[in-house]
Amino acid sequence: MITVKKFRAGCLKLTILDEIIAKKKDEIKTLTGQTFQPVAYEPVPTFQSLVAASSQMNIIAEIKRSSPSRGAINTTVDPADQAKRYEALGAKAISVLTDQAFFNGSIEDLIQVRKTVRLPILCKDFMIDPVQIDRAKAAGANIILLIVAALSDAQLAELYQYAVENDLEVLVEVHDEEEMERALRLEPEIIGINNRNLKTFEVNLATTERLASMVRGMKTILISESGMKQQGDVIRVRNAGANAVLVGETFMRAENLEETFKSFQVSLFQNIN
Ligand SMILES: O=C(O)c1ccccc1NCC(=O)[C@H](O)[C@H](O)COP(=O)(O)O
Repeated sequence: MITVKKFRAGCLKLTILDEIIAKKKDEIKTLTGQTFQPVAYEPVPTFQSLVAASSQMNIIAEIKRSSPSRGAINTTVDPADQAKRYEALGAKAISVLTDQAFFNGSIEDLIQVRKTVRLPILCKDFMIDPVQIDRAKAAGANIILLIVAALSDAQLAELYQYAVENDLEVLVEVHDEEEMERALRLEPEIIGINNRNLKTFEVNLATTERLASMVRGMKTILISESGMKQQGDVIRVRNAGANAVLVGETFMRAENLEETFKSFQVSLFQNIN
C-alpha cells in the first residue's frame, strides 16, 4: 500500500516522487531473487578522470524519451544512435533514464547504449534497493544516481557504500540546503544539484547558485542538472561553480544537436562570457 506522506492544502496529496517511489517498491519485488547476466564491454574511463582532464564544461548528455513534467519529448529516438552522436560531440558521460512507468525508458535502452559507446554511463533511475544497483551494473552502468529526497539517511549510506564496493561512481543528487547537508556527510566525490523540484516540477537555476556555495573549496565534482536551454544557462551555472551539466530535453529536441551541444561546451576558466 502506498504510504501517504504529504498533507497539503487541506487534502491528502501524493507528490510525483512519492508515486514513483511507490512504483519502484513494486518493481523491486519482481527484481529480488533474479540474477542479471553481465553485459561484456571494454573498460571505460571513470567520469572523475574525464572531468579532471578537462578545461571545458563537462556534459552529461541524457537519453530521455518522455517525462512526468513534459510528457512526450522524443519517443522515436534510437538510444544507441543518440548516444553515439553525444559521444562524437564530446560528452563525458551518457545518462540513460531507465524508468519505464514514468519516463518510457528501460534497462534495455542502457544495454543498447553500453554496446555502442566507450563512455561512462549513468543509470538514471530511482534507486532505493541494492538489487537495482546489481541490475544497473550488470547492464553496463558505471555511475548510479542516489536522490537524497527519496532516501532516509540509513538508506543513503547503505546504497552509497554498496555502489562504491561494486566499483561504481555515485552521483548524489540534492535540491535544497538540508539535502546538501545530508549528502555532504557521505563526503561524496560527485554532487548533482537538481534545478528541478521533483515534487512540484518547478525549474530554477538559482537553486545551483544558492547551493553551490556549500561545496565551494571542496574537491567535489559539481553537476548542475535540469533546465539548461541555452548557452547563457550553462554560463550562469558555471559562474556559480558547476563544472558539469546534465542535459536531457534540450538535446533530445534539438534541431541542430551539434550546434546546441557545442554552444554548451564553455570554458571552465573564464568567468565572464
Ligand atoms: O524531468 C522530469 O519531469 C522529472 C520528474 C520527476 C523526477 C525526475 C524528473 N527528471 C529527471 C531529471 O532530473 C532530468 O531528466 C535531468 O536532470 C535532465 O533534465 P532536463 O535537461 O531539464 O531534461
